[in-house]
Amino acid sequence: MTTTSTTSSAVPPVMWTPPAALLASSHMTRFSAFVAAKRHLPAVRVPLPATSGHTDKDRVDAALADAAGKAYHALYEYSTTRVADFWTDVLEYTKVPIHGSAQPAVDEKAHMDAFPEWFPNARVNFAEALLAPWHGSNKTAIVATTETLQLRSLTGAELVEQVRVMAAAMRAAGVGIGDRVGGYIANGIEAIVAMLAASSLGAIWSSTSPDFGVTGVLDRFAQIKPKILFSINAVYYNGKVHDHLGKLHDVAQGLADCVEKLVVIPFVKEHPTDLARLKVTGGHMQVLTLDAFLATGDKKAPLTFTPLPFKHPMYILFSSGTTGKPKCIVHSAGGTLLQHLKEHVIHGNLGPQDVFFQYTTTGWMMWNWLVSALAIGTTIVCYDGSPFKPKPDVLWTLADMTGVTAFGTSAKYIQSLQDLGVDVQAHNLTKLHSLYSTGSPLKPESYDYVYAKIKKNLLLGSISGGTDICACLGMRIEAWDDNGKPVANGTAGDLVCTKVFPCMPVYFWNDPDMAKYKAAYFDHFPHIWSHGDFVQFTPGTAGVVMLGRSDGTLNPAGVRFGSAELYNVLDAVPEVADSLAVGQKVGDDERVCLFLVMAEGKTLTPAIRDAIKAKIRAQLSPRHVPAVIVAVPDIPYTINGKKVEVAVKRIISGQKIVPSGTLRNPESLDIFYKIPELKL
Ligand SMILES: CC(=O)CC(=O)O
Repeated sequence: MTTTSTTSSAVPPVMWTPPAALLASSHMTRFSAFVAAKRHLPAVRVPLPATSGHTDKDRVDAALADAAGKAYHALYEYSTTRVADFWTDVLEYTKVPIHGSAQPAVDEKAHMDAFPEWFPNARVNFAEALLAPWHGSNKTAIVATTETLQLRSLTGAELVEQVRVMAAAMRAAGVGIGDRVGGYIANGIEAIVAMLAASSLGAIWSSTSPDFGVTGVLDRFAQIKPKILFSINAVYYNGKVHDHLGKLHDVAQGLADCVEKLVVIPFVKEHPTDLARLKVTGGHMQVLTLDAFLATGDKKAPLTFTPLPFKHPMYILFSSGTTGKPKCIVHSAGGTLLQHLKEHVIHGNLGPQDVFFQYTTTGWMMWNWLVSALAIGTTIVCYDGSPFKPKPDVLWTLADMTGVTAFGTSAKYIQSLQDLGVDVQAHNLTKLHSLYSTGSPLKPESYDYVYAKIKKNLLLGSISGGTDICACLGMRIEAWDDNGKPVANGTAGDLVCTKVFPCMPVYFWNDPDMAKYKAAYFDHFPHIWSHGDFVQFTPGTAGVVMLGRSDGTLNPAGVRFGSAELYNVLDAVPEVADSLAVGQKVGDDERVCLFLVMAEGKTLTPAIRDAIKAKIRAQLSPRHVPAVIVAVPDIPYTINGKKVEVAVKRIISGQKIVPSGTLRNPESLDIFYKIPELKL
């Protein structure tokens, strides 16, 4: 991805070119050769540099880079026009362990909203695929830690054994195909073991993170009714131990009609796991510690994997709707697996030699993404806690301790590192080859920061996709205008996907006629997946600039643009600590309102207001200049770190909203009801 402003049509600079040896050996090059040979398509073959004598530092020359780029685009064209063939190739190349036949792949001519079935003759078990590289292996499969930086690790063989014991206990508890197993759980080893055990039996896993409040958890889990709920006694966050049993009691009470076993993990050893605090009224819930639960299974039972249709549900994720109840998005085992392996192997070039760290909680789809790397024998690293405690560079210390080769995080984290002036180069990042950023668009200055202050020779991937697809967006994507026509590169439009893809959700929970599903993605353009993002393709590179959510798009006097453009300008204003831009309805038109959290010790003076307007006018256009600029004490965010634009937009347009449990700071919304400058 490249990042430029909507108003710029200049080809952005190349930030990184792979060393010749990497280009020669990469999975992308090997996959292109595989497709070229199998499909008789020489144009997709990425040319091989002469590698003998090359060191890792040697860059490919311009002619070779150009030829490689052309082959890559030919491969992209193939992958997004002949989707059935392409995904069959991915299945074969990444060696997804299926039972049965990979033919047919899919009816690629069917409308997307007819939901054609992928690989109807293949059977798969998600846990079987993730554990395949680890049977009898002494290599480290998982490293997990917290702010204490005490590492816990499991070898592959230990992981398989723990899943066996857990699956036996779940089987004894009556868990079977289609049952839901929930986790209100920290990002540690137990969450992965429970997910894999549930999956081995054909059950569906769904998790939320411990920082969710009671309402947020009940809004989710009361809809899907888990049979077993895994949770913890406490967490470490921001240098302190936080008791979890109080919230857990209220959650358990709210789920007393469905949860049969509440299993509590003593995640923080020095904190009491007092089960008496979890007594609920009504229902038949048994509350027990993890050890007691594990003891209920048949000790000798082998680990078996129930083969299931490719489309069998594996995960339920929740839309981060900021108003109303979250939608329960059901993702298939086969679709998720195939998509993740495409991303990890072909795009990410990960394999058994890699150590992959992703900063995430169990409540974000990046957790699901991280865990899938087990299927290719990659060691994964889990961290639960603040990314800045005990020290602002804690994640880089962890990267050193574990030899991380691919480091995933959020754009906001990178921005905060820069703001805090953390010296990442003091760390030994010799093995690090990739840095992924997501959650929100990565700002142009952050690209410069990463290459200047983290590492020069590094693939920096600003990746985008999300909960709706539990993956990233390497598909047939286009930017469309309101009339359903593709816009020219350099012009902003709605992000659509025009061809079926394997990780489309299989359905929404409690949505028997698919009405909610269709309303979420197919209401905007007939038969075409509308992703809800506002984007612009960059002329000359086919890179994509993410401009914000479509429903948060600004549209004054009929000119549409994304809030991210304003944020990029404001980030360079030292008096401003944070900002939020939304449109306010004024008759048939809309005016842009900009809310600022001022930096410490600064107030919003008329001079600062005028300077900001002048900067926006000069860097973007007069149309981008906000009609209203006011200071607010706080900007609302979701627990996953996304700015909450839509709820604010609704409030300032006169609606009363009920904040969902997804908000990290719901009280920050109150002020937006009573800002005098917004009265019309
Ligand atoms: C890959 C992503 O898009 C992650 C997210 O921001 O939800």
